Amino acid sequence: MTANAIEISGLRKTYAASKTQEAKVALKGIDLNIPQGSIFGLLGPNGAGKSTLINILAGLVTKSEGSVKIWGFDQDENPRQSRASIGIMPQEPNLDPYFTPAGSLDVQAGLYGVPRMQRKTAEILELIGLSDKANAYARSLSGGMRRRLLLGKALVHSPQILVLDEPTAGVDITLRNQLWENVRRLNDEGMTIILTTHYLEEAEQMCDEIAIINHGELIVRDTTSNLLSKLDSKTLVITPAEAVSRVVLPAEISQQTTEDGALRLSYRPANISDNEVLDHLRQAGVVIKDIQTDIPDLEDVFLSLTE
Ligand SMILES: Nc1ncnc2c1ncn2[C@@H]1O[C@H](COP(=O)(O)OP(=O)(O)OP(=O)(O)O)[C@@H](O)[C@H]1O
Repeated sequence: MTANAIEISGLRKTYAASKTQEAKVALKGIDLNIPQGSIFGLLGPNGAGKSTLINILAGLVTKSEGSVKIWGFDQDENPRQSRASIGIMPQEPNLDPYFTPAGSLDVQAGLYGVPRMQRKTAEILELIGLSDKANAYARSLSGGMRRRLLLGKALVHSPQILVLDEPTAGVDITLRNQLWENVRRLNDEGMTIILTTHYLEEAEQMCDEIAIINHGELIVRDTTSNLLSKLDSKTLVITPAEAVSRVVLPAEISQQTTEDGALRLSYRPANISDNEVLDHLRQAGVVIKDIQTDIPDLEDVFLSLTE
């Protein structure tokens, strides 16, 4: 059995009421284990509770109930070791504009008590492609460079677990690819990666396993491939040889005509086979010129579970 990088049980968080806001239950009892060595996606609609969960892991938000173990260390019993095991790349750049990249990494390493001899400033600058900017002020860095520096800061204490909170929001395609290359490299070297993203295509490509949170509850947790196969729905896109309007088909096949005259036929493969669908179509007198299959992606799974 694989050991777990993170073990969360019965995790609840209620934000206290303020003058302007009622108390808010952000996490309603989450049980979640994240295996060592995985690239794990934490997904959910806006306000689902992802940031709250990540901030609890980071030690930035205090949980209300439950237990959190990071690399085997209970957050309450061994706060230092649990904090040392995890590095967080936050959503918002929190860089001091008066520090250079090398300086920022050094200060961060100091905060984590990494002895000077063991600091890997040059190695990290190389990894994040900022060696030539080592001594430039952070305020002179581009948005993309600042993001990379945030990744670097998360790595100074050589954590076993790296958490990336929306790492590619508003980031161009080149930088995104570079970031994913870095993440894959770190994962190949054994680092466990946890990420939140709004780009479901990205999660589908990157993550071995995925958990979806909605309204503070864990609604599903599975391997990406199992999640994709669970959605029992398929769509055939048929281009007819001659234009057709509505075709008479059994009720279990839903149909839609697209602007360019193609027929989109959706059905549950468990109820009816592809061949049967095509037979019905031929019986209705449709001559088929071209067929394409539209297989569900993570976005479909996500929408079916959260809407
Ligand atoms: N400091 C806070 N005080 C009060 N309520 C908060 C606080 N932080 C978050 N919340 C509320 O808790 C709920 C969960 O928020 P959270 O930021 O964890 O969601 P999220 O899944 O990260 O959303 P997003 O994808 O938009 O970042 C929301 O209803 C939010 O308004």
